[in-house]
Amino acid sequence: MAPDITTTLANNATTLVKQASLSSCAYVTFLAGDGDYWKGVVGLAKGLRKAESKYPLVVAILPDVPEEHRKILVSQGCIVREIEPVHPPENQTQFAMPYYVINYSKLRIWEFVEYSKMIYLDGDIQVFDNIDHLFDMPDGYFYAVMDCFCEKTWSNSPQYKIGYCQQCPDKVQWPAEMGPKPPLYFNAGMFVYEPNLSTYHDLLETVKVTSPTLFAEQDFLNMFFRDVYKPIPSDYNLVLAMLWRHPENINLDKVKVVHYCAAGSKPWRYTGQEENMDREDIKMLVQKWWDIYNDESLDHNNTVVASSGYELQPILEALYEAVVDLHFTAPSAA
Ligand SMILES: O=c1ccn([C@@H]2O[C@H](COP(=O)(O)OP(=O)(O)O)[C@@H](O)[C@H]2O)c(=O)[nH]1
Ligand SMILES: OC[C@H]1O[C@H](O[C@@H]2[C@@H](O)[C@H](O)[C@@H](O)[C@H](O)[C@@H]2O)[C@H](O)[C@@H](O)[C@H]1O
Ligand SMILES: [Mn+2]
Repeated sequence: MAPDITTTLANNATTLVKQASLSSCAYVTFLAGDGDYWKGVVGLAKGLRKAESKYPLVVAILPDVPEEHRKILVSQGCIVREIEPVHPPENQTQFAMPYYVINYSKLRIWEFVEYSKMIYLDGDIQVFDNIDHLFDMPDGYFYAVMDCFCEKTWSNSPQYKIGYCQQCPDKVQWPAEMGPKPPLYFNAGMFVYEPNLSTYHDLLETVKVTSPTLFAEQDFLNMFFRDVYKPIPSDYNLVLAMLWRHPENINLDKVKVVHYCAAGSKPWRYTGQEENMDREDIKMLVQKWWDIYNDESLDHNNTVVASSGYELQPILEALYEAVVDLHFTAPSAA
């Protein structure tokens, strides 16, 4: 028999108070449009639950995300936060992918200062092992995994044109006549950062005067955090192309986080037709994603809303906000 509403409210309130007390940390992802990326976010929410993460998943959504998708995310225990888009300055740049222009809106997550540290994860990422320990890394740095320049998406870049990749810097040396070797460059699908209003302000002001380039906000973030960027192992963001471009750098048994960013690899759209998509390791990783997505035992436990008819979520959100306010405004104990 489903627990009565008071018990459920008490249980959920306890969870929320725990989350609020832990709430200085959270995971955050980004959702835009009325397409099918919401499936990626649901998969991510369930994957974090399966990995027994202690922290909530915040979803920064653009206004164009339909109510139906928002409800699904809330039913999966996500904390949904609507953000305004961030547009780059008018430009003639051809982004590597036209839709990259919406990715500048990711910058709004620096405004989430009720959290002292967050881990950003793209919606096309899955967390297969607990990575909560990344929140314990020293403050003051920007942690992310180094990207690879070998895919066709990089074909308009100087690195690609000369066959240079930071994943194998000795294979093709960076020619002196092309100036200094580029600084280490991270993939912006996953990073550990500290929300901060003055950083947020600087980011938005700098975007206004920075001409967009091939990889949109990823290039911008690499430029902005160049002096505090600290690489972390590929185990924390396996950019799939590494499997065929730099297999010597990857040990799949150690990989904790998989980033389905190669063309044709989004699990919820997977057909196996695109280049490299018929590889056994790709099929295995796509299946692993579906196993979590389809696992009903990983669904969030507030399904009681449907059966009881109570609008539990608004009560819990109000309670959560109250506890967070308390946590941040109560005079510290003498
Ligand atoms: O139509 C879209 C396109 C992108 N995204 C979000 O923006 C992120 C970055 O885009 P994507 O992962 O497709 O870029 P990639 O890593 O494949 O270059 C996605 O993971 C989603 O979180 C979205 O919500 N809707
Ligand atoms: O807006 C620019 C995007 O740039 C990055 O994606 C790229 C990058 O990973 C390349 O190395 C791959 O070749 C390519 O397929 C992939 O799309 C980020 O993952 C994404 O979150 C977002 O910042
Ligand atoms: Mn991605």
